[in-house]
Amino acid sequence: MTAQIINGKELSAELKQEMKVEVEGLKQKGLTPHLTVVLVGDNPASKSYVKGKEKAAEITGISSSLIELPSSTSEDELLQLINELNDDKSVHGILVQLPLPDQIREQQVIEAIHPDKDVDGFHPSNIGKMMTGEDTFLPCTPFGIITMLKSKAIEMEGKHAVVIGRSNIVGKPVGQLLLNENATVTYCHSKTKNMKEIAANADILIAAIGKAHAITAEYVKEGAVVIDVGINRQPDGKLTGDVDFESVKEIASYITPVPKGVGPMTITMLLKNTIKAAKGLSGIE
Ligand SMILES: NC(=O)C1=CN([C@@H]2O[C@H](COP(=O)(O)OP(=O)(O)OC[C@H]3O[C@@H](n4cnc5c(N)ncnc54)[C@H](OP(=O)(O)O)[C@@H]3O)[C@@H](O)[C@H]2O)C=CC1
Ligand SMILES: Nc1nc(=O)c2c([nH]1)NC[C@@H]1CN(c3ccc(C(=O)N[C@@H](CCC(=O)O)C(=O)O)cc3)C=[N+]21
Repeated sequence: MTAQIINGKELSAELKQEMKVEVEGLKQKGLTPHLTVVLVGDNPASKSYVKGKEKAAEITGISSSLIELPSSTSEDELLQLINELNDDKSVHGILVQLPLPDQIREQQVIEAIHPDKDVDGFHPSNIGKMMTGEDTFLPCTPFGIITMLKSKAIEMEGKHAVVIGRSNIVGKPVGQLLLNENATVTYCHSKTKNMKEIAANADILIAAIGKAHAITAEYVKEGAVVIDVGINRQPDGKLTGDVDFESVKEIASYITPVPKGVGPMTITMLLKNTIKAAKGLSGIE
């Protein structure tokens, strides 16, 4: 079998066109969704993602602003800024780019963002709502993955989904969303024993580890759906995923590439959440 590729870049382009129409409608009612991105320090990868977010916002007509702070910024200074953005009626979504410099505790910052402006879906109150299945901001990468699966009408109910990785921003929430879709979910992580056997039993395999080409064909069952979340910068400057695309595409039924896979969908879901925040805060539909 040669896998069908789920192209996240193309799907994102379609979704952005739909959002553009919705944003035009909101603008006519006097509402322009606004996203504020906060970038602390000068991590080159972060800078490149932030650029991607600004470009995508522009395409949909969402307005965005970037606040850049030096890497020496203290936690108090950042918390003060977040308080101001929480109170600023013209700001609907707040995103603080992670990772943050060592002197700033990430969890303090995440919890300072008002849950109604938390377009990343990282605030504990929104995570709690996701777990109980209430309407809330879903974390962008997991939300993007579920949207990709649904775009191909891939059945999740009753399927064995194996998630490799358990970070708060990707692994844990993607497993929760798959559970909400009635999949049977297994998590693997660095302490997991016989990961190969577990992975090779998956109908849907999600790789979110951060290790280039770690998931080879031996980890994949014939006909499985393989979602590659990894973004690894190679010495030659190219991006590659956690999945060994060339060998795995021969046995999977569906596979996502890197680049042009989950990455663009993450940004698109961020814009979707920004529109949701703007509507929620303004009461305009
Ligand atoms: N496409 C996108 O939009 C996004 C892509 N990413 C990319 O996804 C990848 C994962 O990101 P993130 O979740 O933030 O990363 P983290 O480093 O926070 O988490 C990695 C997870 O993988 C587990 N792990 C590491 N090595 C192994 C191994 N050899 N076998 C099994 N499990 C392992 C870790 O286990 P343990 O918990 O035991 O340490 C941990 O749970 C990265 O490449 C990142 O760049 C991230 C966000 C968005
Ligand atoms: N608060 C916060 N929210 C995040 O959502 C967040 C974050 N911090 N920190 C870092 C990770 C990573 N992340 C990506 C976004 C887009 C691409 C993306 O668009 N990738 C393109 C390639 C881009 C390129 O060429 O550099 C692709 O895969 O095709 C990748 C990764 C969001 N993250």
